[in-house]
Amino acid sequence: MPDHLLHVAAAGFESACRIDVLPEGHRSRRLHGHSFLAKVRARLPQGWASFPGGEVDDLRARLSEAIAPLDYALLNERVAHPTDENLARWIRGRLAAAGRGVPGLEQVGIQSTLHSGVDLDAKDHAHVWRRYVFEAAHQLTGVPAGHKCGRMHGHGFEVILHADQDLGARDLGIDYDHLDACWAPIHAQFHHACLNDIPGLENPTSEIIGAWIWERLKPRLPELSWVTVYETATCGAHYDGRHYRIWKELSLDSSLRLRRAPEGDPRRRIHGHTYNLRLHLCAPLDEVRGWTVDFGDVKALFDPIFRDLDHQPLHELQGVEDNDPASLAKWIRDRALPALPALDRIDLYETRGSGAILSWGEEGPALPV
Ligand SMILES: Nc1nc2c(c(=O)[nH]1)N=C([C@H](O)[C@H](O)COP(=O)(O)OP(=O)(O)OP(=O)(O)O)CN2
Repeated sequence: MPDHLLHVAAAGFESACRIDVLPEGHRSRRLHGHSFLAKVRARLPQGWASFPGGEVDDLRARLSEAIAPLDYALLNERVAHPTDENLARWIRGRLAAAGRGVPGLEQVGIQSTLHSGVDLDAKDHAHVWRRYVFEAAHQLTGVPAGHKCGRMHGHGFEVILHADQDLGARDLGIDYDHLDACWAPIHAQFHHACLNDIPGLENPTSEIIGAWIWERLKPRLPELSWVTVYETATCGAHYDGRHYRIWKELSLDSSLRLRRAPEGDPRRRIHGHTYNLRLHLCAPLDEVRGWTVDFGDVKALFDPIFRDLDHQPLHELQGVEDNDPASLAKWIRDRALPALPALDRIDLYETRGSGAILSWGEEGPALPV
């Protein structure tokens, strides 16, 4: 599949709102507030940014301009019914507005809390997601002898339910409360349990947990598009009824310079970021192990490349066009693919939610930032 390169940016705003399209008595009809995060994904044409390598900063600047009227405002004075869906629509309208419009907009999202949000795509599909937490024990029964996950241990697991729905002109997609109601019986079974004791979860890898949840929820929730299981804060699996995808996240502390920034621009100086790198892999399930690729193997196989990047001056790295996230993601892809042939997507964020996504397979769901 050809490369699909997206530039992504995020920016926050603090606002109050009342959601009066919800049923009488719903808590969100009352005046309340959120620290919202707006997110944009765009396929930017070459030459769009003020200089090569400046795409992420320019995109974030446009997003910040677009959301400025929402910050410290009562949203109902700006957007008729400020649901997450309508906020995303409103921001998309401002981003696309004639003149200085952002080209190639693929998705505009709103994260209204750390646990819920909506991503609106170019075809007006609302990708509604909601995150749940459960505390449980498990032991993997198909791992090689001596593997740490073969011992009984536990996690603060997290699950994200993703629903995809053609929104049309509606103010609301799938209601978060409906997702909560679908999740509640599973939470009752999983929370404070040993997952191995649950029928069908005798070998509860993240992949198998995701598929188990999918089988039970899909009949009740036809819009369900993916189930995501976070096993730890840095790794997990997605399932959509057909594909297993996993990711492993790593943090890189590195310096850079944007050599093509204009004269006098501080980004020409050596500076730095704590990058968040997510490696995504898609592979069939290994029926013996119960997983696709071991998260630990992904980390170990990537380690030589990690060592070239972490606590390193990226501006001295050979073969990187610019030090921007898109150039770095391509550099990483070229080096990592021989060791990780199932790798099909790299997310590289230089700050929270801002960076590049390079994929060359099916993309999988968006994760909260
Ligand atoms: N593809 C899968 N790989 C692994 C699974 C799994 O379900 N699917 N599960 C495990 C273990 O149960 C384990 O608890 C995860 O551990 P680990 O890979 O070490 O993840 P960490 O986040 O703890 O790793 P760091 O070393 O802190 O980065 C193993 N693999």
